[in-house]
Order: sequence, then C-alpha cells, then structure tokens
Amino acid sequence: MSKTIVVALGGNAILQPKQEGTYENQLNNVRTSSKFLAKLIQEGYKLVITHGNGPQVGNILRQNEEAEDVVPPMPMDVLNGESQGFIGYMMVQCLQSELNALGMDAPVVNTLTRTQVSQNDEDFNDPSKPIGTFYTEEEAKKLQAERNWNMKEDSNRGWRRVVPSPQPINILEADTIKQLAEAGNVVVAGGGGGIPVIKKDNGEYEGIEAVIDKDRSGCKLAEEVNADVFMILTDVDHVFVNFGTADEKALKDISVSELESYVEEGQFSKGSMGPKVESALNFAKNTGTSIICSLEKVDEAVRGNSGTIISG
Ligand SMILES: Nc1ncnc2c1ncn2[C@@H]1O[C@H](COP(=O)(O)OP(=O)(O)O)[C@@H](O)[C@H]1O
Ligand SMILES: NC(=O)OP(=O)(O)O
Repeated sequence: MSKTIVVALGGNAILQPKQEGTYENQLNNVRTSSKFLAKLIQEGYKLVITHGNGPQVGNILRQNEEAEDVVPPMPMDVLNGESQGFIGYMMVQCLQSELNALGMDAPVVNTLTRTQVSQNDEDFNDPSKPIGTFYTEEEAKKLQAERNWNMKEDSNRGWRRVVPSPQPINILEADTIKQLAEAGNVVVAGGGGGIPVIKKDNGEYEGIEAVIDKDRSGCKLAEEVNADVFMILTDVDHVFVNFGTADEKALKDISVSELESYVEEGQFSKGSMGPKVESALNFAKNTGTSIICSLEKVDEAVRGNSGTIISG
C-alpha cells in the first residue's frame, strides 16, 4: 500500500519577502512549487498538502483596515477562510495542470478546514505569529504607536506585525481529508493552519481572531490522517544549530532526544524555525518520520539524501 505524506508548504514558497505580492508573483511561485510536489505524487505517495498564509492574511487584513470607511471589515477567522480559498485555488489550478502534463489524472481538491483552539491559549496575551510584509525597526515602531499594531522582529529579516497563534487542538475535517486522500485525491487542506474556532459550551463552534501556525496544525493533520511521513518544506536545506553564525552546523539525520537537547539550548527562534522543530518532534515522537527540508530538494529528502530527518 502506498505511503501517505503530509506536506506543510512554507509561506515563502508562495510569496517571498522581497516580492511585491501581485497575483502573478504568487501564481508563478505556486506553479514552481507544484512541479516539486508533483514529483512525490509521481513516485506513488498519497499526498495531503497544507500551506502557510502569513503574507497573504496580513495583506487581506490590511486591505480590510484601509477600506473600513467604505466596506465593513471582516474578522480574522473569515480572512483565514478567504486566504484558504485564494491559495487553495492557485494550488488546485497549478498542481492539476502539472499532473496532467505528466500524464497523471489524480483529482486535486481543496478542503475548507477548521482547527479547534482554546480561547485561553497563552498566545492571546503575547502574540507570536508574524503576518504581512516586513518593515524596518523605525517603521515598525511608528506603526505600533500610530495604529496600535503589535510589532516584533522576525528572525533577523526585519519587523512584522504579530497576531495571536494558539496551539491547534483538533482538525475538524480530518476524517473527510483522510477519506479523500485514501480514495486517490491529492488533498489541499488546513491552509494557513486552518480557520481557528473554539468549541462553545453548547457544543457549537465559533470563529476566533488568530492565525494558527501551519507547521503545528500540519503535525496534527499528519497524526489524524495516520500519515507515514510529515514533511515541512521551507527555503533552507536543513535545520541549523548556531544559525547565522560562523559556527552554524546543518543537522541531517537526528534522533528526537538529540534534537530536544538543542531545543533546550534555545537554538530555534519562536516565529520561524521554532514551531517547525517543535511540530517535527511531536510527529516523530508519536507517529512516524519527520523531515524538514527545502522545497527544491523534496524528492532527495524523501529518499533520505537531503534535509533534517528526525526519527524516534
Ligand atoms: N536554526 C535555524 N535553521 C535554519 N533556518 C532558520 C533557523 N532559525 C531561523 N531560520 C530561518 O527560518 C526561515 C524559515 O522559516 P519561515 O520563514 O517561517 O518559513 P516558511 O515561510 O517557509 O514556513 C529560514 O529562511 C531561516 O532564515
Ligand atoms: N499560517 C502560517 O503558518 O503561515 P506562514 O507559514 O506563511 O507563516
């Protein structure tokens, strides 16, 4: 039986920090990403793809705020839903066309996905999720003072607005996603970490304003669909220790306990590599193999020849 891989595709793969952010920019990036993802399908893996939305949801939020005098702004859970539709649409178009070009006829579907979170999550008091574009420190401090935005430095790449990012508890559509994948569909799901919802006392779900980290929700999704492998695709070939210093060292094959000791040293930053390592560790501890690698080397990594490969 063919193995199932859940892939979490980095926001960088859809919109790079230095790009303007036009539809054409993003469509081209998704087209390129699809070529790499199609290799996994060509090799016979069942694929569930989740993706980031940090740049996009930040831009949609900005559009809502700038136009608030003429169009009523929508809450952030709705904006997450919009970004799932927008990015999911591009992924379905590009991946389907790439598969057809390779002579494969697997249907590609995008599933609107909700992720349950807790309204008591500590990130609501100290937001950590960077969204939207990058600013200089001076611009960031001005925006913080004038617009009351919460601004933080993002992995030495500049300053960004941050919003609450609660831990995912449960992927509400997981069973449907699993059935779709088992039936031979390529499934795009849980985009932007899923639409954050809380469960009320009467058992109903209600949206809450936040952006869930897609690596964390991707791990939950991988657990809930019983994936064999959880791959986090980003723009670096490996996880590094002493990242950005003269002593930096790439991690290749690594055990859970060794990687945990680097986490305890504080090697991985909160808004970028931290959640990836945390999510990869959780999956490797409880379920299967985790791989953090670059999108471009995804097929090498799945064969064990690139990336940081974490096993129990
Ligand atoms: N220890 C580390 N090892 C590798 N990359 C790191 C590390 N710490 C921070 N990074 C940064 O994390 C970035 C990837 O995180 P992020 O931009 O959030 O990814 P994505 O958008 O692809 O999900 C890399 O481009 C790199 O600059
Ligand atoms: N939601 C999310 O994790 O987005 P990015 O990967 O773009 O930060």
